[in-house]
Amino acid sequence: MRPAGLMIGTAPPRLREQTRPGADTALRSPRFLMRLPDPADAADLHRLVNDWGVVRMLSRLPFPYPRSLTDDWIASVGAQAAGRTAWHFVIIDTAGRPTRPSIAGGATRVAGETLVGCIGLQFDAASRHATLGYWIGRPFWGSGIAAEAAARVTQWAFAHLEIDRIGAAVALDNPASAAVLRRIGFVERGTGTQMFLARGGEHPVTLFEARRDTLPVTPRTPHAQSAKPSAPRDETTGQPGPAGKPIVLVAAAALIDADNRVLLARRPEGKRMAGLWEFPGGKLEPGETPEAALARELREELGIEIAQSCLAPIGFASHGYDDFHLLMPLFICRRWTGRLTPREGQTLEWVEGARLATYAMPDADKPLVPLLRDLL
Ligand SMILES: Nc1nc2c([nH]c(=O)n2[C@H]2C[C@H](O)[C@@H](COP(=O)(O)OP(=O)(O)OP(=O)(O)O)O2)c(=O)[nH]1
Repeated sequence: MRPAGLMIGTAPPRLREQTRPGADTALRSPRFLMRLPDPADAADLHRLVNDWGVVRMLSRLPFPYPRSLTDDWIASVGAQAAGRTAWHFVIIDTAGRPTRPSIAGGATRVAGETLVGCIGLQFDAASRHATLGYWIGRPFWGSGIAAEAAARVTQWAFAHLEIDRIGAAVALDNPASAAVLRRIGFVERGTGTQMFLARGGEHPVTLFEARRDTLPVTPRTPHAQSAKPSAPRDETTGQPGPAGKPIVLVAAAALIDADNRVLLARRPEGKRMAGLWEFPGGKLEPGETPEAALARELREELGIEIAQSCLAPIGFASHGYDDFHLLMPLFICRRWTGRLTPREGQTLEWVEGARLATYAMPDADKPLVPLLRDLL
């Protein structure tokens, strides 16, 4: 008989859906709130966008821009977000006010809040690609709004959408926008042409692209801010690694449930490699064994207790990242107590062995996937 409180490979159902982006997504940056537009935004939106200086840089908008198109556009964005094909946000300067919980999903603005522009992301799940676009109203040019908003949306997208790249196209005569993209970690990938409706034809554009490893890491969540230092710690081995890189020891667990599925955790926004799926675990503290480190990490990250005797080593990763060399034993574990709880803002998902290869994982983990698939 199973002792009370002992859970063998069980987990709350539908873990992943808890953080799935949809029509209620709203994002906060230090100065701005980005949320789906509301009909009450229409007058401000129309006034700001119906400006030759703005429209001439946007590919699909006519000039003059009729008010009716603004209303149609606002009416359409909710369905696109719910269908996960695009998120279009208005950028609201909240004058330092904290986000009100009710604002997600379209609350109207309060006095002192100013609509300053728009930012949007088209998402193509099949090609694992997204496209970024934005505009800022003329009265607000030159105050760093686009960089702050675009950096936030880009970070969010890599952490929450199944994408490997985000592209952006900037008209050749729009150096300010190109500078914004370079500043936040986009790199130039060439040139092309694009239709600019308001200008009545094709015009040259510079093509930009961001990948996870081109972006700076900006801690976001309270968990990420209080997380252990991201610089690798020498004390894990006391030895310099290859090419002077420290060797970092990390212990990781393949937790297996009663249906023979393995638990993957999605690295949360604000961490390096955000959005990639990994095995729960973490760095060894000085003097710790891998088993003890794993027991501690699983308690801290997932709220579960494991007995070290229930850990069986099944393989290891040895991988050179740019700034450290990772050495990571992987232990299989089928028994734990307590209820799995994502305590660090991570998304959790139970994955069948045959589907593991469809999850984007850190480079170090890739050799472990066939190993685990064959074992399950
Ligand atoms: N737990 C875990 N970490 C992994 C895996 N694959 C992989 O490259 N890593 C890397 C990511 C981190 O750089 C490091 C684990 O560090 P950590 O869990 O203690 O700390 P962290 O996420 O805050 O990472 P970091 O930002 O400090 O580098 O190992 C994996 O499957 N599981």
